[in-house]
Amino acid sequence: MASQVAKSLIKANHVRSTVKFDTARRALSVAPVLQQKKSLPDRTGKNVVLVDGVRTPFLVSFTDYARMMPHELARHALLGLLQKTGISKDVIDYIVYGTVIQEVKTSNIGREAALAAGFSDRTPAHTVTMACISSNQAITTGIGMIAAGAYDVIVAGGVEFMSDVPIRHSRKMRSLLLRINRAKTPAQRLSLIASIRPDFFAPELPAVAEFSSGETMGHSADRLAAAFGASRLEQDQYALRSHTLAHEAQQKGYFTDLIPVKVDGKDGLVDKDNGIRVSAPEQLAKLKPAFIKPHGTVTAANASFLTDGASACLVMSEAKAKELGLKPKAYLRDFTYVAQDPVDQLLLGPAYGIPKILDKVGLKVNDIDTWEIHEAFAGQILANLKALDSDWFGQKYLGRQGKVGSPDLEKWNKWGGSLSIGHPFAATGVRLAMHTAHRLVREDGQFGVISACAAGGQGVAMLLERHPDATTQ
Ligand SMILES: CC(=O)SCCNC(=O)CCNC(=O)[C@H](O)C(C)(C)COP(=O)(O)OP(=O)(O)OC[C@H]1O[C@@H](n2cnc3c(N)ncnc32)[C@H](O)[C@@H]1OP(=O)(O)O
Repeated sequence: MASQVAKSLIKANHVRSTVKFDTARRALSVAPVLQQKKSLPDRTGKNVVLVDGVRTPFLVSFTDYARMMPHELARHALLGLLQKTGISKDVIDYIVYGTVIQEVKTSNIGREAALAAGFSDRTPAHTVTMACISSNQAITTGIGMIAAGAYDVIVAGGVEFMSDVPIRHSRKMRSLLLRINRAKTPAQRLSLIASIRPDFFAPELPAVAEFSSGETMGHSADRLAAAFGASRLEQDQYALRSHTLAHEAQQKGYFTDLIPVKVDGKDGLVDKDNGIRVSAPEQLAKLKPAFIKPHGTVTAANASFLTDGASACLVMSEAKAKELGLKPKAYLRDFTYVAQDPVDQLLLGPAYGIPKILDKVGLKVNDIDTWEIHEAFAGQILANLKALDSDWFGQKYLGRQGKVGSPDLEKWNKWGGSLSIGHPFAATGVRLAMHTAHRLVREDGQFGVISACAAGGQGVAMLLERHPDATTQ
């Protein structure tokens, strides 16, 4: 099994040369003729389409966005979407927005961002949270609202801001402060203050960790990589592949979902992702384990890094898009969510979600033209690939006759992924959707699968079909 994945990885190293053959055609910005495989049926009665989507550049936390607030970043994404699509704010019926680590002052961040962006105060907005698949959840909530006939035009997106996360006082201190607040006399207040002890001052620092087990995501990824025999070398090679492909896509100007951001107090615009870093294999090999020390295999370079960023996309019925004169990028054909025991299988969402969505729509692994799979950790991606390629996993965990089959890595995260582009948790889902839509045009494909794992042992898989009007811009 391991050798098959290694072979696929070697094959993937040829992706760059394959990409070059298509450069001339792409330079002309000519959309290739859509291949005519049988289109998937509409399940909603509304032919829900992804009209377009945008994201702010994804930045390593504590860099250029560090002094902003998350709703400001989200505001940029919302305004960027309006500007890119040219639609009026008044056309938008509802906003669904994701966030994971909430800024306490803006808990319904969708609403705060919309108000800050100057949307009508009559446009309702709510905030969803489903860990790393929060903006997938925002999109699918929008699909549901449209399918139910409640609304026609939805904005979905997400924001994550790791440069400023809530740090709480200890429980003892919180309790004391609340009691001081309720004290009726100065004497009561003084007596409470006198009860403060040094340990009250120890803060509760946030961690990217599972609540039910206390385990960090990185620790889980290390365990998963070990369970599936994903070696340190394989993980480093996969991470390097991700950074190399992202760098090439960036150089070629493929990230047309990016909208520049003007940051107060900084000259110029922030207009590109800043975490893409193609390193020499020897440099990667030198890094120490980041989570399980000293024997773990997950390092800072083969893990996604803590990221600031926001995204937004426009979802509506195809009829409404026509009425507004818009050219959609893709049909949002179907989706599914999966969930497992978070202690045992925290990051295997794609291994469960991919077969489920394919079975649901009646397609096989080989029918898929583009894969956009969230890269939480290189070891997690390799474990998911190995699980998909394993008869044992297929039989024991999926109740199938044998394996699902291994996706062709030449069609897999061809513009890099979360390891290299970055992973602002709740914003990633829209990036996956837009990269799918744009890759389907550039690579002349029809069907794209998105899948991602998420904290809580959950996962998503979505099936997009290229729209005949789609362009890469
Ligand atoms: C379903 C889900 O998505 S779950 C969420 C998944 N994501 C996560 O959990 C986030 C995981 N990531 C993290 O927590 C952090 O990024 C960590 C702990 C892995 C690393 O954090 P830090 O130690 O602050 O990273 P930092 O950027 O300082 O890098 C550490 C070292 O590695 C080096 N490094 C990092 N990336 C690279 C790279 N691509 N190439 C070469 N060297 C690198 C840095 O230069 C630095 O070296 P130095 O110590 O000599 O300066």
